[in-house]
Amino acid sequence: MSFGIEAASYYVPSLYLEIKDLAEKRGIEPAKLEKGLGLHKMGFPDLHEDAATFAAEALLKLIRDYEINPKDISRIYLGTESAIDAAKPTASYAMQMVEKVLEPEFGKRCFKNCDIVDLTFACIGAVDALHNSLDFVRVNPDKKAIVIASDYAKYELASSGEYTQGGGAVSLLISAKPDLIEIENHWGVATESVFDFFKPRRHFKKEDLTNAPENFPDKIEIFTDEPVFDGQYSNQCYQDRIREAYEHYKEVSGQEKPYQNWKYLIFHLPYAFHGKRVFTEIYSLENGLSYSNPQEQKAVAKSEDYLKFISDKIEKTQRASSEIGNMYTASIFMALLSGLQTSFSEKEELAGQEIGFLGYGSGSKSKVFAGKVSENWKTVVEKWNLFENLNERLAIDFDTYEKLHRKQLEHSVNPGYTGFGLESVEHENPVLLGARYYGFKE
Ligand SMILES: CC(C)(COP(=O)([O-])OP(=O)([O-])OC[C@H]1O[C@@H](n2cnc3c(N)ncnc32)[C@H](O)[C@@H]1OP(=O)([O-])[O-])[C@@H](O)C(=O)NCCC(=O)NCCSC(=O)C[C@@](C)(O)CC(=O)[O-]
Repeated sequence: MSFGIEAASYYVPSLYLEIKDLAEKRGIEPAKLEKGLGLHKMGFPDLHEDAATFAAEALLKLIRDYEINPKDISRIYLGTESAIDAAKPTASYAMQMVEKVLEPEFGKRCFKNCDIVDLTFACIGAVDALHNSLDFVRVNPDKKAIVIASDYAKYELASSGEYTQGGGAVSLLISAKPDLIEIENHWGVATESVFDFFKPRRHFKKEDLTNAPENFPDKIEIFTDEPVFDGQYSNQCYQDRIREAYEHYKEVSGQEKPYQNWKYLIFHLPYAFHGKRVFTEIYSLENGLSYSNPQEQKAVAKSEDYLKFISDKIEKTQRASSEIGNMYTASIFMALLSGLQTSFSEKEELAGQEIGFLGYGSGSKSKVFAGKVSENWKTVVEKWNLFENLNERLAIDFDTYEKLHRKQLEHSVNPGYTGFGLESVEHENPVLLGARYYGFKE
């Protein structure tokens, strides 16, 4: 019996900012961002969008495109690090939004007997949800699970993370009928507790805040959606963890040079070119190349063999990231969609090919695993139209971007939007203070 991904869908924020506009305003050479890091557009949420609406959109699209009966879904596990509440899972908001839309067809509370939960481990939380859900269907082959990866990658204005911002969601149907990709049960894992990127509770005093309301407490401790991070150190942690997890994968799978058998290498992409920049180390180790100082490392990165390797096994998986930016938990799955969509559009046959995954989450953990593209993969991919849909987004100017970022806008940039949207947040009723209410526009 085989297990894996039966179907997949996605949602990207409805707005975007051209990276060259950001570069110009921040005094950064556009070529550094475009040619150095591979960034072209930054996906950005409108006022009514958040990790819950992204998740709801990706869930509804999955159900509709692949004609899934929601009552057949035993669990929805959502990986996110942009939870909208510290206790009530974002999955519960997404589930309720979708239930309401499906009510005419499936009756009230179609997910009544569905097990839902959020999993958080920075960018790797949705890989954990996938791993866990695969174990679940292996034990219960007649059941199906849905994994959703949903995030809004937001950094402080003018920080070195700002140009990597992005967001969106990917949803995956996990079952014993893996029409898209069969996932093998070998998992390389590496974990170390580090402070490369994290979102601690932070203390604020009333005087720290502009426009604090009269009744605001003198001191408050809150989570903010902007991380504390050390960019270059986080790169190093990423490189170290994927090397360790890859070594572990070799042990558990009994393979000598697994990457050589992989058609695509699917990385967690905090920005488009990250995977190809960090894989030089594993590549050097596998091929007996010297890699001990920056000159040697540059030489490997620029070598003809490595450039061909990137062009064959990585480049197509980066394309969506260049148009969206970091999607945190969803980035690795969007890299998969990008590679498969491009192969599909170029009429390349992938059935039977092996694909390797290298996940990373700050804080830190890596998981390395692999899968085989199924005979039916094209029947799944034909629903995506990924790059056409990216072209449907609305461009915003820098001024609007900054206002959205600072939460200074009163109304959505696109008041005529369709789909899910946040409609209000309770601020009067003391027993519901902060409750978020969402709606759906056809
Ligand atoms: C990612 C960094 C560190 C990048 O940091 P940076 O300082 O912006 O860029 P850099 O100096 O590392 O690299 C710039 C590249 O552009 C090139 N360059 C320069 N100028 C030009 C030019 N004119 N024309 C062409 N190329 C140019 C330059 O040569 C270099 O390329 P290289 O040669 O080294 O490959 C920064 O954006 C950052 O701090 N981001 C936030 C943290 C982050 O994304 N870390 C990534 C690893 S950790 C991770 O992935 C987890 C995460 C973040 O997703 C969170 C989670 O797990 O939840």
